[in-house]
Amino acid sequence: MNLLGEYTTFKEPQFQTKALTECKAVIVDDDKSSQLVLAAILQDIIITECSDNSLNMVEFCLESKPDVVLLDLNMPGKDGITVCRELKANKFTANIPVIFITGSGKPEDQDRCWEAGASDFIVKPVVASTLQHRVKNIVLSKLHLDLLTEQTFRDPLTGLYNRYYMNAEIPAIFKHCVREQVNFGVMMIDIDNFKSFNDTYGHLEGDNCLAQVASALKNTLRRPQDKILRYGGEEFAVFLPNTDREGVGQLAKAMCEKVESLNIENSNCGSGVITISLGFVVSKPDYQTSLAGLVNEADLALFEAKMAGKNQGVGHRL
Ligand SMILES: Nc1nc2c(ncn2[C@@H]2O[C@H](COP(=O)(O)OP(=O)(O)OP(=O)(O)O)[C@@H](O)[C@H]2O)c(=O)[nH]1
Repeated sequence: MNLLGEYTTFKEPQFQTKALTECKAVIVDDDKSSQLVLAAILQDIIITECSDNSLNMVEFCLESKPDVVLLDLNMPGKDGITVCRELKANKFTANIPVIFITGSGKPEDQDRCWEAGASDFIVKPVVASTLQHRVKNIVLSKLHLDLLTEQTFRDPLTGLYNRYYMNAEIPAIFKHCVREQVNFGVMMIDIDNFKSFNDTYGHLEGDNCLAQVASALKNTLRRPQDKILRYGGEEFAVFLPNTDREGVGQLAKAMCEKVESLNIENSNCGSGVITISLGFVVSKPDYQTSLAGLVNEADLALFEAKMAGKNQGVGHRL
């Protein structure tokens, strides 16, 4: 029976999910023969990787990036329940589905698995087609969820994160800076005279311009903890943890220069090319400082940059 032919993955132009055959199942079992049996059952539908060491499973999964973990319940070193709890407690491994595979059919063991965060539970002896179908269903659901999550948090035109991402992720990064008593920089960026660009060259060229500016801004950022997102229409927001005023100021200058050097013609404005205005604020925040307040302050600085003639950055300190 061709199990692959029965299912197709949902294809979406911007964020295409992987095919099932490109997905990976990690099999964690101290018994080598069990590993081999499970891997043989799954070999036609998914990539398999085996491990008999349950001790560092979070690190292993961060490295190996599986789409499902098949976990033995009783293992020396660290039992499956503990491993599953640890995977679910880590933000970067929490969404990997875990299927327990065990010789124990006891209801209390099954309850422990569900409580630890299991997606499914299979009792040995394993029925090959049941294992294949369960793995397939669970991995396809994960792929769809990954796709929806990606679409929820990303702007499809520019590929940048969006406001939902900002609301979901930035407060935690900000709180971390408050706790660590380090600087936090916020930038608000707006493309200059974009209405006239759209009016002159059309909306499609406008979209193309937005994507190029977004890419130039993103490429100016060097550190993975720096976050840029599309705040709205032709506005972008940048969040810079642990960056002092000098650093934020340098980035602001580099961003203005980089966008201007794209040399995107905008004949209806003084500069003749697309430019940006930028407002930023740098603060060593405490528990009284609000993230919304910083965004507001950066927005005020942006307004000043526009009033001062555009194509420049204006900084505030709080
Ligand atoms: N092509 C395109 N245009 C957009 C998009 N989102 C917003 N805009 C346009 O961006 C323009 C913003 O215009 P304004 O807010 O008047 O600002 P501006 O012309 O850039 O003027 P200043 O900010 O003063 O420099 C509007 O014409 C919007 O329609 C988009 O996704 N694609």
